[in-house]
Amino acid sequence: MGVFVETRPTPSFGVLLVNLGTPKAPTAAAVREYLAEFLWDKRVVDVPRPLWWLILHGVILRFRPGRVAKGYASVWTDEGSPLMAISRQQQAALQQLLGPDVPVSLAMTYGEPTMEQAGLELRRAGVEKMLVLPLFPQNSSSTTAAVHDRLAKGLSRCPHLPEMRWVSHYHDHPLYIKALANSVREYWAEHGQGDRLMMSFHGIPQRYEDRGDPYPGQCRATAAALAAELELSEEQWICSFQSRFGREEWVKPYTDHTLEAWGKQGLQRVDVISPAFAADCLETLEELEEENRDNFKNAGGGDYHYIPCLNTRSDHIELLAELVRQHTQGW
Ligand SMILES: C=CC1=C(C)c2cc3[nH]c(cc4nc(cc5[nH]c(cc1n2)c(C)c5CCC(=O)O)C(CCC(=O)O)=C4C)c(C)c3C=C
Ligand SMILES: [Fe+2]
Ligand SMILES: [Fe+2]
Repeated sequence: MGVFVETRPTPSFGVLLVNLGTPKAPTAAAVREYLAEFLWDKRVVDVPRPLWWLILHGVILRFRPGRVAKGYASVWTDEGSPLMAISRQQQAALQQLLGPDVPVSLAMTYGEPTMEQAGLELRRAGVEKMLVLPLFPQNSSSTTAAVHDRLAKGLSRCPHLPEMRWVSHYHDHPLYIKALANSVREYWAEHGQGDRLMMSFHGIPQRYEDRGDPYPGQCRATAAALAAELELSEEQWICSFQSRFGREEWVKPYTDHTLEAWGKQGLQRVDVISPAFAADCLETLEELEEENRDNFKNAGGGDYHYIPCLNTRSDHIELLAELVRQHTQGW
């Protein structure tokens, strides 16, 4: 009589890393598919339906994908979209650090790998408890809460729901602030220090903050903590917001307007860092490295230096591992 013996020890828990998602290719068709899913999420755009369907499909998805695809093409790598390539590297590095007993999977809120695919991967590895770690240091309804909704939807057909815990934000975690400060100090050691440090965060509509989205407040707290860690005076740094979408007012000050004003004032050199992104992506490599550099220089500004995201820095992966340890105590 055959007896099934499980030889592999069942892991106690697994980690689900989640980032935003990105197009499959730098083409208008792939960008259209990506934006159609992303911008249809009510957590991202709350304009009432069916009006939003008409605007999205009648206007935005006709004209935006072609223009945005050019931006993606200018930053695309041999391993695909920078966001995807770096997220995969982060997953592998965290897996290496946590060891084989803690499986680490990667999901994207929009596109692939889906929550369902990543959940199945963890299930196949024997996971019964899952820590969800969205790679968004600051909590927003448009990112972190969207992960929550999408995960619930992705697991809606799962007959064996895992026990779950969440990292809701880490905007003020000492290791996050230290890693950011280390990256700035190392950059300065190699390239010298600029006159001002701009900490540019992805924005959200002002209306979202007014109704309670904690994101802008957490961005300001991150910026203040980083400035304190670097011992900068008030005149040496600013917290600003980039990547506006649509015509309504977004949280201020705006990154592009600020850089233009500084350019006009003849500022000699600015250093720019973007702490809301765990990985470099379109919004940093194209919008900050290219567009905003031009804004500053064309307005009369001097040198412009972009300091990369934390990406696969060892202190960043250590931070992620520490978040896992802190949130899985007792598991
Ligand atoms: C870091 C946190 C992010 C917040 C908060 C956020 C809010 C937010 N974004 C849009 C619209 C767009 N964002 C786009 C790209 C994009 N956004 C984030 C992160 C946050 N967004 C990332 C990491 C990326 C880059 C993705 C990549 O593939 O590299 C885009 C797509 C590009 C474009 O068409 O310009 C849009 C659109 C809104 C409306 C919003 C808050 C309500
Ligand atoms: Fe965005
Ligand atoms: Fe952008």
